[in-house]
Amino acid sequence: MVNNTGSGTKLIDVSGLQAWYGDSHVLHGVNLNVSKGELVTILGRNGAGKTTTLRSLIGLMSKKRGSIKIRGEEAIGYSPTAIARLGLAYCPEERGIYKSLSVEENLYLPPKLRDGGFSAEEIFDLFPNIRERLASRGTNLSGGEQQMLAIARILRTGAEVLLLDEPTEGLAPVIVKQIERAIALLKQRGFTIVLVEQNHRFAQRVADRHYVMESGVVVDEFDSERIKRDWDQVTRYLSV
Ligand SMILES: Nc1ncnc2c1ncn2[C@@H]1O[C@H](COP(=O)(O)OP(=O)(O)OP(=O)(O)O)[C@@H](O)[C@H]1O
Repeated sequence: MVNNTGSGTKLIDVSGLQAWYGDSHVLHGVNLNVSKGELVTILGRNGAGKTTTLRSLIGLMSKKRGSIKIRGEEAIGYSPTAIARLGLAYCPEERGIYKSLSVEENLYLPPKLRDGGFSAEEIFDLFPNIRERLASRGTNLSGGEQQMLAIARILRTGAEVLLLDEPTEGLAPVIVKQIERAIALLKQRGFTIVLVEQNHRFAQRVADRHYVMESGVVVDEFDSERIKRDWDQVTRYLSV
C-alpha cells in the first residue's frame, strides 16, 4: 500500500479513504495526493475502485470514512455543491450529455460557481467542433463530440481541478489525439487534473504521475521516469 509522500500542502490529500455502496465495502483505505498543476492518473483493472475514488472526491459517495483534504481543508463530509465551490469538477465516464437538448443548451446548463471560467471563445478555441455543432441535438453527437462537450461544460463553471473518468473510452485514435491535445493545453494553463484511464499508453503520454489501484486500495505509484523503465510491471498490474 502506498503512503502519502512529499512535503507541503497538497491541493488534494486523501488518506485512509474508505467507501461503501450500501453494505458493499469497496474502498479500503485509499492514500493519494495531487499537487497544484499536476496531472495524475489512477490506473487499475475493472472494479478496482477508480470511479468510486473520483465519486468520493466530488462528494457523491454518501457512506465514507477517512480524510479528503482540499487545500488543507477537511472536506470528507462536504456536499457536492460545497466541493464544486472549492473548484473541483467531475466529468463522468458516461459523459452525461442531455440528448434532447442542443449542444449550446448543454454547454450553458451548469451554473458558474466560481470566477475564472472559460468564455465561449476560449471553449471554441480548445474544441472547434463545438462551435460548428452548437445547434445540434445531443442525440446527433458522436462519442468524441460528447466527450469534448462534457469537458467544455465543466470549464465554464470556473473549476480548477478536473476529475476526468475515462475520457478516451470507445473513441477512435484520431479523436483520442484531439482529447490528448486539449488535456495538454489545459495542463499548460495551470489546471490540476486527475484522470482515470484504462488506456495506459494514453495515460503514460499525458501524466506526471500514476497511481495503480487494486481491490479498493492504491498499491503502487509511478513517476514519469519509472513508468517508462518499469512498463512490464504496469502491464502486469493491468492485465486481466
Ligand atoms: N452503484 C454501485 N452499487 C454497488 N456496487 C458498485 C456500484 N458501482 C460500483 N460498484 C462496485 O464497486 C467496486 C468498484 O467499482 P468502480 O466503478 O469504482 O471501479 P473502477 O475501478 O472504476 O472500474 P471500472 O473501470 O469498471 O469502472 C466494484 O466492485 C463495483 O462492482
